[in-house]
Amino acid sequence: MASLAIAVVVSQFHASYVERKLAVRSQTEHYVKAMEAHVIYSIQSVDLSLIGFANAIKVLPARQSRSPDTMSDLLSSRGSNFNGDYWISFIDPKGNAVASSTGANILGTSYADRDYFQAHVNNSIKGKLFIGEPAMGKNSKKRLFFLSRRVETAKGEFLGVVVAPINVDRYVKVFENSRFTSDVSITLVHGGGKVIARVPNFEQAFARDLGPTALFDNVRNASSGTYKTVSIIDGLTRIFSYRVIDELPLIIVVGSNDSESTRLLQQNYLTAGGGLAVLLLLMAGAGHFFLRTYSKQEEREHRYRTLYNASREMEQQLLANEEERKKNEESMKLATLLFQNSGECMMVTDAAGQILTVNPAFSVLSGYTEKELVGHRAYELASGRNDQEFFDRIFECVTRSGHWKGELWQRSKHGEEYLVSMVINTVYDEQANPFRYVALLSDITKKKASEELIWRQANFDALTGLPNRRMFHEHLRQEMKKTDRSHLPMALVFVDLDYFKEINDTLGHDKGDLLLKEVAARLSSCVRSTDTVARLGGDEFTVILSELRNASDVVRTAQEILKKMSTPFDLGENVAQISSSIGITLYPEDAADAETLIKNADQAMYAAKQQGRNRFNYFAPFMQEATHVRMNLVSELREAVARDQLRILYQPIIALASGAIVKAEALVRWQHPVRGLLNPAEFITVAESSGMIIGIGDWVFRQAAREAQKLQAISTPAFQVSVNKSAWQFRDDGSNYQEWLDFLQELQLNPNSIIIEVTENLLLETASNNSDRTLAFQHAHMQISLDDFGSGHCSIAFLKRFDVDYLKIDPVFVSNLIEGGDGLLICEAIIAMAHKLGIKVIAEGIETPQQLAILTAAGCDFGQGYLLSKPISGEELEKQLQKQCAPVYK
Ligand SMILES: Nc1nc2c(ncn2[C@@H]2O[C@H](COP(=O)(O)OP(=O)(O)OP(=O)(O)O)[C@@H](O)[C@H]2O)c(=O)[nH]1
Repeated sequence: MASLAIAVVVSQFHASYVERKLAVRSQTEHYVKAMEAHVIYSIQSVDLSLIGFANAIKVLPARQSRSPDTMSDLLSSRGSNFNGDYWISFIDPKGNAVASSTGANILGTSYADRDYFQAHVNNSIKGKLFIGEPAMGKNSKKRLFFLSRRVETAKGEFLGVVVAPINVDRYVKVFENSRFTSDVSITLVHGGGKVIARVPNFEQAFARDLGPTALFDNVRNASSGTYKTVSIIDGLTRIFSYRVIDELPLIIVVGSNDSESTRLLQQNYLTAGGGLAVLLLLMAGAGHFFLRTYSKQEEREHRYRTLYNASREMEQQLLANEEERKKNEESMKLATLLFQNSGECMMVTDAAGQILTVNPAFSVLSGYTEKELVGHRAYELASGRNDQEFFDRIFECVTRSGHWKGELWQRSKHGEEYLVSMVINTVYDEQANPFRYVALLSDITKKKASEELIWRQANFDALTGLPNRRMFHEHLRQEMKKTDRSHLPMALVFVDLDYFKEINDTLGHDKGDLLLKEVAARLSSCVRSTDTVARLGGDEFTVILSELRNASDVVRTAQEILKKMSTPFDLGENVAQISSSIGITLYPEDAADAETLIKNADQAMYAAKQQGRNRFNYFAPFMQEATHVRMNLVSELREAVARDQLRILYQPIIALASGAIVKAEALVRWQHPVRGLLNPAEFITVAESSGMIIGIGDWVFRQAAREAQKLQAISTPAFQVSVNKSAWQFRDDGSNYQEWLDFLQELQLNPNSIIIEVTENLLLETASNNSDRTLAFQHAHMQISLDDFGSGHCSIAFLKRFDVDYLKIDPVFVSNLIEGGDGLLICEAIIAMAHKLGIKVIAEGIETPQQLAILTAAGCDFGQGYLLSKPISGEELEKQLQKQCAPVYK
């Protein structure tokens, strides 16, 4: 090992003075590069802010852009992003200060004399970044230098200048911390000659003009280099390395005391030439700039050996690289081809972020030719949507890992903003310093827009723009968590419009849509902005009232919703009147989980409907029981239909004059396996609310029609069977009605064989809603009988309008039939009126011979009741008709 060390040392002792000088130069050059990277990065960060503000001011309306208040708000809005190292001011076209991000009152201070202002007034730098000479701040009294950009309208009209005065102290601190020996000097010089920052002796150096010194003699010849001179600041002789920062009027100069470096070299701690370079490389790689002293012989030997090996390795690598270079030539050609022809956008920058080349795909995307982009900083393409912190993070990530992947907004030459997905990779030089950055970009503006659209469609209701069911569930869970934390209760409110279907039916679906939109707006206006209004579907809405401080707020909101929903809706040519039913449940009082909470609110709403609509109802546990019973009944009824447990009984209707059975009313019964034969009253409501009424009604109709066919065959073709129609069947669109007519035709039955029985109330409701289309259509083919006549408020006009064929006197009047009593008067009046209108009368509920006699005497046409016959099966009725020749009551 010792002999190896000696060999290296001997060989190094041959190094000449020139080589030692080279070593010092190499050391200072490394410094210069490191400082340059720092300066460039800090300037880019500030420039990003300037670009952002210039863009923001540009789009302000003309009058506003000159207002100090607006400018002050705008500038101070991002003030928190600056850490005091710099601030931003806006100067008007005459050179007077308007406002500053620090909030300091600088209004009116003239900066017309500053070099940066002059440069932007004349537009001599075509809107690029201008760095002004260092000077004392007029207001701040700090040592500053200035980054600035021209602000102009889209048409190029000069609006003023945004300037970022940078406190020079920040560079002084960084330079000071970076010195590895006290005699090293680091200086940042403005291109005009003045010193911006220097260590040591900053105070004497600030703004000193180095124009007439050796530095500028060298700068005029080359943008980087090394020279030896006596410093005019501190009188020391140093070897200086300098570098003019690309595209910026800034020069970094690092001076190293020649005698100190020579001393170090002569102590054999360092080797000259390649050896020193390798050592520096190793140290720089480890993040050290210190030249350390190795006191122990073994440690020194070990170090030499490492150096020797590293040098050998490097040499071998260079040789290998040469071969490799040739081999790679082909693939380089291929890479160039790919770069030029790839559909993917590519950009290559140098280590300072200055664009070196872009491929044609990138030119297409950005609108800039390669020529226009080369020399510019990549970040200048940013649209201003991403803030400075975002770019700081990119820089940090790339510096740390050499890699960054993400999305950012850029602005094209034509001013359009586009979103790119970008991957940045670093290419390192042999010394492991960043050499190039390669960015791959693809335009994802459309993809993002369609992703956003898909997200909106998945989470929001297209008609009203409110959160949909899915989003509502999400909100509900979040609000429940909030309640758990704050212990302030939350209310879930279900709102369902009453008879909304009729709006669709009468005014059309479009008007229905319009009304739903208006409902959404009205609901939102009833609640705080922190509450959630959602549309679950159809005419069903929910409101989440969160963090309630006062229980009465819920009642107040519910009342307001009821009021707003029952206020007429202006739908263009129509005005619609509607109401709503509301169910309310509280968390955590009523339930511990979202599903139960939703169920509760739904039950409370259902109860409000049951109680007559246009009201609100709080959830109460008994509702759960009622719902449970109802749900059971629904599933039993479903089973009953499937298992054929429904029956039809027929109650004969007698012609009072002849005593003959001429008609029969079809009455549905449920042969319940446990509870026996059930009347419609026990299951029709459930059939209606579950929608089963449509299927059951259809089944009853078909059975009745078949029976009518048989009965007509036995008696006469004039025999009629009547069927009851529920209001719900009318609220259906009537589409199955045509199927009924077809069915009658199939059976070769005249439509007149069937009488449709409707209640007086149904007729009134239908009339008031102008939806008599279905009824009229049906009536055009079948006869209509008005059930329970006298119990409602039907007028003669309605009877005429609907062309009713039969009136059925309400059994209440029949049961009150006593000679000379009111019941008789009413029955006589009904019969007389009906006959005048050409309507036949059927008396229902005849239970005594007396009633029968009075009605017959009063001229009533037909009778029905237990006295005449209870409801009987189809077969029994058929038998009775076969015996028809004999009247049943005589
Ligand atoms: N115009 C319009 N109608 C819709 C929309 N979605 C559902 N509907 C209709 O809204 C109606 C909702 O009716 P329901 O709530 O069942 O009944 P309702 O008439 O409001 O009666 P109640 O709720 O019992 O008072 C149905 O007729 C649906 O066809 C929509 O987006 N636009």
